[in-house]
Amino acid sequence: MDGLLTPRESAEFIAENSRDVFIDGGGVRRVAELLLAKAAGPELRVGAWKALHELNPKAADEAAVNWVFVTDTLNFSFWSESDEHRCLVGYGGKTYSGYWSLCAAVNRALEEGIPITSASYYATVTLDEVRHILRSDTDVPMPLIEERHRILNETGKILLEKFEGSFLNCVRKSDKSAQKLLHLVVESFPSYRDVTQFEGKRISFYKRAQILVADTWSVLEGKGDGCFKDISRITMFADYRLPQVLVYLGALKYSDELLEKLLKGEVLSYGNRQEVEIRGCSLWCVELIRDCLLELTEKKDEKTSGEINSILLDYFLWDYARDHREDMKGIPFHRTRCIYY
Ligand SMILES: Nc1nc2c(c(CN[C@H]3C=C[C@H](O)[C@@H]3O)cn2[C@@H]2O[C@H](COP(=O)(O)O)[C@@H](O)[C@H]2O)c(=O)[nH]1
Repeated sequence: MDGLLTPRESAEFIAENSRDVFIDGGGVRRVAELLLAKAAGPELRVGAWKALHELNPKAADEAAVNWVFVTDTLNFSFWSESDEHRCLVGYGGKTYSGYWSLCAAVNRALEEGIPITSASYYATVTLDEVRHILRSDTDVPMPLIEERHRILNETGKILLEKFEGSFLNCVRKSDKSAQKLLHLVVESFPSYRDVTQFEGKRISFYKRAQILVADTWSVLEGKGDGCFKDISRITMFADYRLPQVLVYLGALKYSDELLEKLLKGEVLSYGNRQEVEIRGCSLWCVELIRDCLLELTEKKDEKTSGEINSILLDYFLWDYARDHREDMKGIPFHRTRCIYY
């Protein structure tokens, strides 16, 4: 097979050859118009990452960068068979599910004096200690606990060997280029290598590597070591929530056959053709929404709070999905159990 396509190239190629997932031009425009109304608001700006999410670090120091690194290293596969029966983590008087249950567990561990964000700790943390750190308040544990343990040990050892135990050193080797940091991460840390194949081509999504770069940009507030000159080349993050919200908003459509399969809760394996089409068309869909939104802001000379990029659109849509969980109940998300998203 020939060279590896970038996530954006992969997405365009998949969208052109997709059989069960389609982008709806009218839906793309409607989502762009929804976002246009928010263009000058508090959400579509880098500061929203801290302002809107109480579990995210407020600092912009080395400890905060290492919080982002360990959290994004474990940022995958929170979905459960039934929404009523899932892992929940209580922290600071609130109960968290899904991705936020991971953040709550990390913050809870730190408060218990467990140095979970230190590579020297998680490079040799035991499975029992990880089970304790990520423990659920229900009888449903966080999925893939054994994989999370293996990845913590593997990643911690590499961070110690190659970057003196701090992800900030990795950031500082990227010449303030988001693309260089992305490639340094996937070259250095195997669990971030979210690559597969489609129609004989090697394709990449790099979902966790891209969100790691984005969250590093966010925690550093786009300044200093986090002032990436090419941050706008990072695309949305191909997870299992964005496809669901894009279908809900009418920008993405599934064939009857695929929709029926998803409504039955059938599991799609990682790299399966339909799973790849869902992720690739979602990524391409957000790129088209961004292009349309930039056109609309120019036409209407709309004020924006700084450059709008695919990261900010992704964050907004992911938060939107969280806030509209009930309304979206009828739209299935695809079930793939893997360590990549
Ligand atoms: N595309 C995209 N996928 C994202 C995120 C995030 C967390 N980022 C937030 C945190 C700080 C920022 O302010 C962001 O708002 C998690 N995920 C993915 O979702 C899935 C979990 O979903 P649920 O089961 O509902 O919790 C899982 O695959 C996880 O990897 C995002 O932003 N974009």
